[in-house]
Amino acid sequence: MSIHINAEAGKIAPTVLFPGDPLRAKYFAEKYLENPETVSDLRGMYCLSGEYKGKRVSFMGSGMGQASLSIYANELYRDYGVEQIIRIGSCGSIQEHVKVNQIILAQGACTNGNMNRRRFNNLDFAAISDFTLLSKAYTTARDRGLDVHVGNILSTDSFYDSHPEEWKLWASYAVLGIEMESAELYTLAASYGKKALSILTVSDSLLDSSHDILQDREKGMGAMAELALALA
Ligand SMILES: O=P(O)(O)O[C@H]1O[C@H](CO)[C@@H](O)[C@H]1O
Ligand SMILES: O=c1cc[nH]c(=O)[nH]1
Repeated sequence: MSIHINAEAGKIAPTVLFPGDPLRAKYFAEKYLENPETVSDLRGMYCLSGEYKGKRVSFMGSGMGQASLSIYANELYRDYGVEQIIRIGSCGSIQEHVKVNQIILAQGACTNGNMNRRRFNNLDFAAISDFTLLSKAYTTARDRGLDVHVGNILSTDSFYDSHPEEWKLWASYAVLGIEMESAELYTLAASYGKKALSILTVSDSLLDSSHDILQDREKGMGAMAELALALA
């Protein structure tokens, strides 16, 4: 057990699929895993472990924002010996060519948050994904005929931003979309010598306020989960 995870030692798989929403973790675990077992439920942040095509895999919620993800990712890498964390999240598009329900493989993650400024004494760190996971996700996605984009994203600290037009600055530097966790995940993976990748389904567009609808979200998120499972 760790401070925020009440799984017994050995109960969490080396690969963790990590959505923000703990109920999404539970839903996908029950949908895709054989013999899914709830191994942690502290604060309702479910972690379920089971088997997928003979490999042990866990699904766990990270909560929303870098501060929440950081607590769980630290404990997974450090206390549970997790080797790779694959975030399966949602994001908003900030590019015309990135459409709702398409998938972004986050090659790198910028941030407007303060955690890396503190960590690196105000210097800049380029938070990047693991190349082996990224390239395998890309080839698998292409083989499956999925609409996938690869590039930079922004991990913001504020869903309701006090600078509502600031996304245009990031967009002018080819950033594809906005979510709230990946920069911290990639930085922690680097610090522990482990692997991480964020796979994101586009749920909305900041350009035209388009949004996914429930049935399409189910399908889009399912394709993302199946892509992440292929990396396990
Ligand atoms: O769908 P998830 O994984 O929660 O990701 C996105 O959705 C939440 C905001 O609604 C933030 O956590 C953001 O990163
Ligand atoms: O953080 C997020 C997630 C989904 N959509 C957004 O616009 N922002």
